[in-house]
Formats: sequence, C-alpha cells, structure tokens
Amino acid sequence: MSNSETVLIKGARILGGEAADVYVADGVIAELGTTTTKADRVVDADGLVLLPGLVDLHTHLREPGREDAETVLTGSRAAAVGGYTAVLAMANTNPVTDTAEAAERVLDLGREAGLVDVQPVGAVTKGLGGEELAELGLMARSRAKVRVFSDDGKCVHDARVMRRALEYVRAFGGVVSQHSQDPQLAGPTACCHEGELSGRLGLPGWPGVAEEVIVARDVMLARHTGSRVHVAHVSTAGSVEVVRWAKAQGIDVTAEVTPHHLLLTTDLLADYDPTYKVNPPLRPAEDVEALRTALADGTIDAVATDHAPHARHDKEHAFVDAAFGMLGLETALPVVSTVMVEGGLLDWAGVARVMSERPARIAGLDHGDRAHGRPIAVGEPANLTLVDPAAQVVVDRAASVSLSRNNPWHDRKLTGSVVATLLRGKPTVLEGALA
Ligand SMILES: NC(=O)N[C@@H](CC(=O)O)C(=O)O
Ligand SMILES: [Zn+2]
Ligand SMILES: [Zn+2]
Repeated sequence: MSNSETVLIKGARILGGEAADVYVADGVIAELGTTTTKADRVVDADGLVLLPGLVDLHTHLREPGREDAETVLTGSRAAAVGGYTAVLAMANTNPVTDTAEAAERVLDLGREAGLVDVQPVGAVTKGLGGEELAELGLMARSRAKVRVFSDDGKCVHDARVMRRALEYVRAFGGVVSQHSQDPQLAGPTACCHEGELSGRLGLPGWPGVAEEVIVARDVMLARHTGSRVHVAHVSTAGSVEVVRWAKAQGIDVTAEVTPHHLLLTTDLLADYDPTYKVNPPLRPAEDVEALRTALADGTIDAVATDHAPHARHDKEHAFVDAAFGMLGLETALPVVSTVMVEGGLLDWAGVARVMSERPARIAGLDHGDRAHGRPIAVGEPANLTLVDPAAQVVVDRAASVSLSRNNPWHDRKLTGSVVATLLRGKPTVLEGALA
C-alpha cells in the first residue's frame, strides 16, 4: 500500500540534528534538504524531530481469540499513535500462530487494517506446548515470511527443544525470541519479584536468577548451534551481564528491554494494584539502572513494548489472580524520551537506533534498517515518525485507542510525544491523533 498524496514536512530536525525539508511522493522520500516543491499536504515541523518509523519487536494483538482485549485493527491504531510503522505480533493467541495459515491470517488482518505493517511471530512449539516443534519451515516459506519465533508467555524450557529450534531457524536466517523464565525456579503461583517487599506483602515471588539461568543457557546453545537467539524483555542486571559477556565472545545474541522495566520499580506493588502485575515482574532500582546503562551502551539492542492488553474482567482482580501484562504501544516513545533522552543517556539518533533500526534488523524487516545505515534518505520508503521532544504530556488511560485500559502510565507526566506517523508516505497519524 502506498499513497499518491504528496507530503512536505517542513524544517524537521533529522534524527535530532540539522533541520531539513522532507518531500514525500509515491510512498518514498523524494527530496531531502531545502525544497520549494508544492505538496498536497504541508506539515510544519519547526522544532520537531524526525525519526525512521518505529518498529516494535514485541506486541500482543490478541486476535484471534481475545478480541475483547484487542484486535489487529485496534492494536494497529495504538501502534500508529505511538509512532510505529511495524509491529511483530506475538504468537500466544487462540488459536496459537503455529502454522503457515495462522501466520498468513495475521498478516492479512494487518494489511486490512492498513495502519502499520503487522508481521506475525511464529510459535516455536505446537500450541506453545513446549514439546513438539511447530511448522517453522512452512511459516518461514509462507507469504508471511516468518523470521522471528517465540513461545512468549511461556519459556522454551526444554534445552533439547531449544537446541533443535535454534538449529532449524539457522537455515533461513531466523531467530528465536525467548521468554527467559525457568519454570521450576519461578514456580506456578509466583506473581512478582522475589525480595524483601514480596515477603512483606505476602506475595509469592520469583527471583532474577530464574531469568538469568535461561539467558545463560541460551547464549551457550546459540554458540553451540551457530544460531541466533534474542532475549525478550530483559529485566535484571544479571541478564545484562550475561548478554554483555556473550556479545564479547562473538555469540549471536540480541536483547530487548521494555519501557516499563526502564522506569517502574517493584515498590509500586505496595498497594496491590494489579495494573503493575507483569511478566517479567517489575524489579528493584539497581536492575532498572543496569538496564538503562546497557541500552545506552548497546548491550541491549532494542526497546520493545510487550504491549499486553487485558480485558477488565481478567485484570481487575486480587493481585494474585489478575492477568500479567500492561499496555505499551502509545507510551513507549514518551517513556524512552523521558528516561533516556532527558536523562542524558541517548540522543535522538540513539533512539532511532534502539526503536527502529536495530529492531528492524533483528526481525529481518525491510523497514527501518538500510544497508547504508541511513534510513532517512532519498529513495527510501517514507516510514517516518515526527516527534515533539519538548511536549509535556500527562497520560490519560481513557484517551487510549487500545481496547484495554491496563495502562501503568495513567496520570504520569512524560516529556516528548508523537505528532505524526507516515506509513510508506501515507499519514496514519497527524497532530497526535489518527489521521
Ligand atoms: N508480559 C506479560 O505480562 N504478559 C504477556 C505475556 C508475556 O510477554 O510473557 C501477555 O501475553 O499478556
Ligand atoms: Zn514474555
Ligand atoms: Zn510478551
């Protein structure tokens, strides 16, 4: 899908640097610099920052099966409003995305919605059962061209199954995105970070090491198989240490961190508010600090939302009974801007790296990542996100375009907001709202 309307973005700071005009025609960036070309639509971008369209490696869209919590259409709306032009849709739907047909169905629903490229993630094992490999090759060869495989929500805990999956995906340049959580160490009832606070609150917790042992095992399996592993939602300082070590050895490992693990800490659980119940759990400040440092120095490659919408009747329960997960698509850029840019840890080119370029490369998407490393250049597809770096926003969960309301950022003041999003030249968002 491209667009015949021409768009002129006037005076945007490209990746936060020099201001330039960007003229978009036939879905691509046709001119860059100073232009007098007339366009159908002019967007005044004075003081705004232009980024390549954001790419989310980790989104739960809930369709098929839980259309009361989110659909591909409503999730696509949330993604566009959040500045995304591509999202990877996790496989833990009902039915699970474990066949070529299921993957193509998600792809087609995304195309019908037409707001963002929806790229299905394939399950590693049939029905997320953890035992029998799913149709990895058929999914890879399908129209959906699946390259990322994950049992997310569950850990591929059997080392033999993980080994086979890594060997299999290597043949077509695929990657296994692992939800790193040892089921024995975490235990069936655990619902938060194990520590002093969980003891005081009387909540069963699980320790950081339940994540770290799987990350450590998987990087060794990646080394052994010569394959590629991606660590989903890294949440502890120990996991960061393992990834840092593995990268130094030349092991093919990448990692993502969520916006919530970059800012929210476990002490938010003191009021037993299930909005803050998430997997992996919110951790202590030392972990948050280590995650920020690792994202800034490239040990963690990407920010991924783990957007996990839940209907009220699944989330509004006593803490122990509530579903795990929180919304993320609409607030990711403001959180990263507040924590990392205002915090002096990343510049805007760095934000483009962790929210667009690296995620696109990890997923093998021809989207935010170009061989020459210049995603905003003449001739490139006009997947673009325009950001107001100075905007102060107070998040209002009622204003969300998601179907769900489990928003942990409600009432928080954040700096930076998405003003416009273009998908192959077509504005999906203008003036901060769906176009
Ligand atoms: N993050 C969560 O707490 N929940 C996710 C599953 C997952 O990402 O593991 C979900 O599907 O709801
Ligand atoms: Zn997960
Ligand atoms: Zn997830």
